Amino acid sequence: MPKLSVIINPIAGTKDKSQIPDLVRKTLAQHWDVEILNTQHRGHATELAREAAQRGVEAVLAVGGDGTVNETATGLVGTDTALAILPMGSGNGLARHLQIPMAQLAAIEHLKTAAVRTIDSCQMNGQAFFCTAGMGFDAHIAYLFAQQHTRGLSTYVRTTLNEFFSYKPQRYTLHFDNQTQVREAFLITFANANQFGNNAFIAPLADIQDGKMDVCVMSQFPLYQAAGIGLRMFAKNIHRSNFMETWKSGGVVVEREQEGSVHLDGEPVQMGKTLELSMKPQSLKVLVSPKADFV
Ligand SMILES: Nc1ncnc2c1ncn2[C@@H]1O[C@H](COP(=O)(O)OP(=O)(O)OP(=O)(O)O)[C@@H](O)[C@H]1O
Repeated sequence: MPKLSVIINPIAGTKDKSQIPDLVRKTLAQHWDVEILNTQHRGHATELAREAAQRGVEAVLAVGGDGTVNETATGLVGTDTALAILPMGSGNGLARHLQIPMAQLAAIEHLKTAAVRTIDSCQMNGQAFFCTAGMGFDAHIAYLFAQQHTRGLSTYVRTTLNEFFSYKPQRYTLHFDNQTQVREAFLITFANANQFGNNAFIAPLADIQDGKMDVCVMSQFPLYQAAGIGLRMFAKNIHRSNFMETWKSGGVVVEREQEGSVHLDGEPVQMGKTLELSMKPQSLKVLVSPKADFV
């Protein structure tokens, strides 16, 4: 029987996880030889996933949000061990892109019949991301969100609304594919997957298997346009907005005026003024439904 390492981040999301080990073992008893591992600290999921891959474990199930998925996948890039996801975060962007069920039991049950596919991964200054990374307003929010005592969607929405009014766009110089673009941007997103999470599609045309990232530059917009921009993201047509420009590229160098926050899969990280974005095409195996029709 193939082996499945389950890596649980006990602090991710807002839902109770105490029943998960029993539920996974019981549901998958006929299909997977299950071991349960709990993270003890930030970055631990990468160590646990890397060790599991070295032991030849067939798949690792990340239980948590996009941060846990990022850390787990970082340990699996370039190995034969596949990433599976039990989404327990507030956004679950990569899981949604990969059409993994959001309901707990359904996400576990689908591992009975899941198929292995291979997706791209990306890096910013050598640190891996799999869904989206970026700078500007969303990175600023990710930084502030990490300082909050409460998590979940309502905290995220409250933080976003509070900050919108005072945020000042920065000037960025982007070098890619023999061109240079200079923009005053509200945010810049580098999208491997098509969404931030919560079905907010920042890059509706992103293809996670094409060896390219979508470079999405959103300019500052007046307040009365905010609802329209939000609706466009949920309607998958933000790329047609006058406030958005999108390119596809295999690698970008960004120069910005100030060092500070960026985000990698929603996790805030502090970086310098120069940011190098690169791709590792077809570098991560994932377990998804055989019927999944993501691109
Ligand atoms: N045992 C632990 N104690 C404290 N922090 C941990 C532990 N294990 C992992 N972490 C950290 O928890 C952070 C949050 O994880 P994750 O992103 O999965 O959950 P979330 O923030 O609730 O979900 P979302 O990203 O969807 O909002 C990650 O940065 C990870 O490094």
